[in-house]
Amino acid sequence: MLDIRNLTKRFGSFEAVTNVSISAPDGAFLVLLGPSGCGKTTLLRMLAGLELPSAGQIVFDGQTVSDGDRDWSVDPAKRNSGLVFQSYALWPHMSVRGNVEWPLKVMSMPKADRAARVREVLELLDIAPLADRYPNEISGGQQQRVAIARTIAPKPSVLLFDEPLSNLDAKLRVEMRTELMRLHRATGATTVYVTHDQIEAMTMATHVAVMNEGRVQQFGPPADLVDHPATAFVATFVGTPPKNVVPVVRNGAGYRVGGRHMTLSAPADHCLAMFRAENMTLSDREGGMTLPMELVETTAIAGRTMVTGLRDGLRLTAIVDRAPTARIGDTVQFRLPPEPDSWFGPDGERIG
Ligand SMILES: Nc1ncnc2c1ncn2[C@@H]1O[C@H](COP(=O)(O)OP(=O)(O)OP(=O)(O)O)[C@@H](O)[C@H]1O
Repeated sequence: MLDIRNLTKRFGSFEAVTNVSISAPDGAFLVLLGPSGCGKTTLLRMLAGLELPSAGQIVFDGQTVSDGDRDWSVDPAKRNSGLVFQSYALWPHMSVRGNVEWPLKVMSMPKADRAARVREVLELLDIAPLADRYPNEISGGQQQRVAIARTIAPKPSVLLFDEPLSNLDAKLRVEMRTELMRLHRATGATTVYVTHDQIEAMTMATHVAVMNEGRVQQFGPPADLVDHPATAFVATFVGTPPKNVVPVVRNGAGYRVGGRHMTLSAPADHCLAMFRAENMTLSDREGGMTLPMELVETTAIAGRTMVTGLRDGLRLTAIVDRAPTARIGDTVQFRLPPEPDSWFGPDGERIG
């Protein structure tokens, strides 16, 4: 069990992580997902013991490993966790075998056991034929495999990954994603994985914590975040495509929506309406629930077409059966369904 309790991290007067509480069961694949600067790396560094919390506790398997309230933390090397960075940081003067063996030497594992364990992890990561090469003699993707092999060799009970795939090309990223999931099943280690890539999060995670400005916006299984986003931020950050969120403001007897007067029944004078892309349509005629938008993107997906329009900073995406005949730059009418899928307050919290 990984328990994060009321964790806060301040750098001077700036709060990078604010009162985060998360619990993940043994063997979970927990993804910390959020935009740049939201505090996910700081949270991961606290889990690794590289950063002392300002307040709150981190508990691995019932044992407190960091306590910000008591200014106390277990040394990074002694907390049974392993960290894989975005940069591989392999020892250049050591062979692949030497790199993977190094942490086992540090923990004084007997020589014969070391050799057996190195062989096992090299095979697990499919890099056994590279054992005698040096880091500058292998590709970036292979270096990342070596870095992962080196981290899992001592069998840490918690594995920590900081955007480990961000230096790889798109095809290799997808392959490594599958590999990491296989590795997770093979080792059973509780894994915490930081990324800003929501597709990566949604495909790999058993649990996702969506973060924004130092706070956890929502924590749960990926499907819950897509089906029941707790905040407008989560609605616009996860899912393919993300949901449409449109400001709605009272205007006489009706409401102003995307610069148009509409008759809706909104729960408050100022709120945000969420519409799923699959419930939006395109219309030949203006009027009712339509909004004129500049056509900015069309993409074929799985036999349907994803159409994106932009107007005065409002971006709408619809998934439709037939591709529009209009061209990029033309005005097209996006039709909203009569009722939104959800309502959020002006603060972004769900109200319906
Ligand atoms: N040592 C530090 N001193 C001062 N501020 C810091 C320090 N480390 C991080 N911060 C600030 O804390 C905030 C969160 O940083 P963090 O690296 O955790 O974000 P992130 O979500 O991982 O972003 P990215 O995806 O860009 O790495 C940022 O505003 C950052 O500038």
